[in-house]
Amino acid sequence: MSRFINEQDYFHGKSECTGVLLVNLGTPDAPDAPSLRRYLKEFLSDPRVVEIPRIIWNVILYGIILNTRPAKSAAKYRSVWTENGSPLMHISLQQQKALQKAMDTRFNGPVKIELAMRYGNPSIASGLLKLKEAGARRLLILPLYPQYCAATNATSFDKVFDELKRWRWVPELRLVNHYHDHPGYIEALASSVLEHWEQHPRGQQLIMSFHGIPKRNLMLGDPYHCECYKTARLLAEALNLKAHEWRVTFQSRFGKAEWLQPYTDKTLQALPAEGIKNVDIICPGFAADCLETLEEIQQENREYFQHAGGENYHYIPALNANSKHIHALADIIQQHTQGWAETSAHWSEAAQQQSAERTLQYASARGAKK
Ligand SMILES: C=CC1=C(C)c2cc3[nH]c(cc4nc(cc5[nH]c(cc1n2)c(C)c5CCC(=O)O)C(CCC(=O)O)=C4C)c(C)c3C=C
Ligand SMILES: [Fe+2]
Ligand SMILES: [Fe+2]
Repeated sequence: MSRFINEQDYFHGKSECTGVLLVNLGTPDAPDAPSLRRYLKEFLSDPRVVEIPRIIWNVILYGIILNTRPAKSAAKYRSVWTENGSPLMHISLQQQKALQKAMDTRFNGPVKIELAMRYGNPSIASGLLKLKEAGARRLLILPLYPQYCAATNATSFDKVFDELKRWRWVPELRLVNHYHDHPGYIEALASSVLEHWEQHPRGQQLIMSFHGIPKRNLMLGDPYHCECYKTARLLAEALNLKAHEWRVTFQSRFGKAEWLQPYTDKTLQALPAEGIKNVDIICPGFAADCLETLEEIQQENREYFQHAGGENYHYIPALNANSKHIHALADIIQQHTQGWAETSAHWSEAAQQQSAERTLQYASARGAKK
């Protein structure tokens, strides 16, 4: 039996394309304890996610976590589940569709967009296989995490490499490492805050809450913390905020070790006593709304804040499939596929002009705000 998958006879003149694999974290198949157990087992067994010696971790994982957490997490998932299923999955599919449409109008050559999840379904293996079948000879991997973190981006790349070991004819491969300071991404965030302020009274502070990671990972050289702060600073600049009008916090702490501080929940519990009773909160590190934004930020932390005496608490949704976000992601794809036939030689004149115009707009918007 061949160690390679889906082998096809080679023939000259077969049509080729550029393939783009969007990768997000993954979500359980259903909001019930057995599905959560399966999902958490795969997720929390990843040594990129939990970096403690396996012999110790396996005792904790199999002895405690997988016996207690699935039921508790399932109840949280039920509170955000919709008729379309998991928000993360539904929104990711909308992003894939919108990006495919953007690619079809931008480029003359074929660019195929597929969606994969690092854990659960659709798997990275199935996404790559679809791209292989579509004739992708050039592959761009785009993890939908703006800030690089080994626990998210690197593990997505690991999985892609593992899978490509099973291809006889390995395609050209490029990876998007991060896009935490991409002008289109910052512009999309700023626009979504400004739109929110047009519709709701503005809070005293804009809280920018990012998913946490263990503090130890920062000390070991993970650039995530630094990239979160850069995104936050650029967003604050784009909104012309003064230092006392914004802050960064870190959410979703897991386990007993110290994680990146300040913690979102503790901060929101303390702010009312400091006279800050009206806040807007945004989660710039989440490309799509999910359990961590809809349950933890929109529901749980609102209660903490109001219980501590806070009055107005507004969650500003993730960028999801909004058109500025899709344009920014399309620009990122365009920039990372320079020199590849489908996106360069055949790059339509209109697309080139639009991209140049957007670059000028970002520059002049930033100039005007300084
Ligand atoms: C165990 C440690 C964890 C690390 C490190 C971690 C990093 C990390 N996670 C995201 C994004 C998401 N995490 C989500 C859920 C989630 N995260 C952890 C744990 C760690 N995350 C758990 C156990 C869970 C599952 C839910 C629970 O039981 O609490 C999600 C939501 C998925 C969904 O289905 O909606 C996202 C997205 C980032 C960006 C990150 C590091 C930067
Ligand atoms: Fe997480
Ligand atoms: Fe959480």
